[in-house]
Amino acid sequence: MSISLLSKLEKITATRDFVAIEHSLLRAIGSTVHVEDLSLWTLDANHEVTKALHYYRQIEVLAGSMGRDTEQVDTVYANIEVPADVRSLAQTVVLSLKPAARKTETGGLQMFPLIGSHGLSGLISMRLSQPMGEHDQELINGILRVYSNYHALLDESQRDRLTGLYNRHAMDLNIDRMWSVLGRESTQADARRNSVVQMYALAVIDIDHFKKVNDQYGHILGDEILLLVSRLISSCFRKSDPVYRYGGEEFLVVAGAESPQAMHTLFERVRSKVEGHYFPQVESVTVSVGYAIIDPALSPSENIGRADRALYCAKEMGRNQVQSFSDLLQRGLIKDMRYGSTELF
Ligand SMILES: Nc1nc2c(ncn2[C@@H]2O[C@H](COP(=O)(O)OP(=O)(O)OP(=O)(O)O)[C@@H](O)[C@H]2O)c(=O)[nH]1
Repeated sequence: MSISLLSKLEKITATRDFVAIEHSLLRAIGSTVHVEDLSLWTLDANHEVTKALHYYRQIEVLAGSMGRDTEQVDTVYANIEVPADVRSLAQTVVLSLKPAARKTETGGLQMFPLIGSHGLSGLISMRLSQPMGEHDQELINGILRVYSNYHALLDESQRDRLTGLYNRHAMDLNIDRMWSVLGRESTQADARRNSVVQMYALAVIDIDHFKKVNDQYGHILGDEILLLVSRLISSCFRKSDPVYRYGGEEFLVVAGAESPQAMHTLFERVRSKVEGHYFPQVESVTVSVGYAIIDPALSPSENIGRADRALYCAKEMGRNQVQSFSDLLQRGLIKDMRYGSTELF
């Protein structure tokens, strides 16, 4: 294996951030084969494109010097345009889970499946002026295998063993990038679903009186209840709105909605879904939800603090309810600590 390939693989495995390893993957492939156009399409469980990364490479020729190689990766989260030939070849790759190629007017389109820890997670497409040789194909397959294995390891380290949800460590790693995306996306059309996501909220969801469940029925049943509640919560959100296990019996989610009313309805659905579920032995379990519409100008921890205060109020007001930070503020039940006031709850 050449030193340069080793160094590309080293870059892929040197990072702990999923988007950063996708960037390294594109850079590794882009500099291995001469491509005119290289993209990574992230797919959800329904094979809809949820994110696109486009790689560009240019040789800048500066007067009186050697050419300078520049690389760039652009990430697109909304209004993603997928060319018709890419869409059509994708159908073949999604079905066969094998690389496929097609001739185009300008040369060829080559596509590889990207296998993540839970099966197909995306596609790599590239336009070439001439068909790709076997050697290059093998090289790319090798890089993709290293990527898949590393992705699986990374995913495992960021998941909670009991519930399979992302853990707090994953949230700490992802939250800064999530913030920069929220700042950009908060008023953009969410073209994928033909809906307009106007706002995002951060919610903290906590099981009520969970200590009693453990004390009365034991930790093993407690664990089972935790698992069931985590599944019920996850089932209320889209795949793109991951739920994190934030603490022992506490979950955190960042979700988008069209209006404050739609947001409240979303969290109310979580509460009522748990309330309406029949749990073994315990029979009934409830959750309290505190949420705050995200203000990207505030830090992630300030926003989490707001949702936490709303949760605290939900618990104080009798549990099994949903409270929103802004609503509580309006009703004068809490005061905004940023202006030096004290909270009532
Ligand atoms: N079985 C089980 N219990 C857990 C786990 N993590 C945390 N817990 C328990 O969750 C309980 C949380 O108790 P508290 O923080 O007092 O809250 P609570 O009893 O749910 O009461 P409220 O939140 O005020 O409604 C503790 O008894 C923890 O031991 C876990 O992984 N498995």
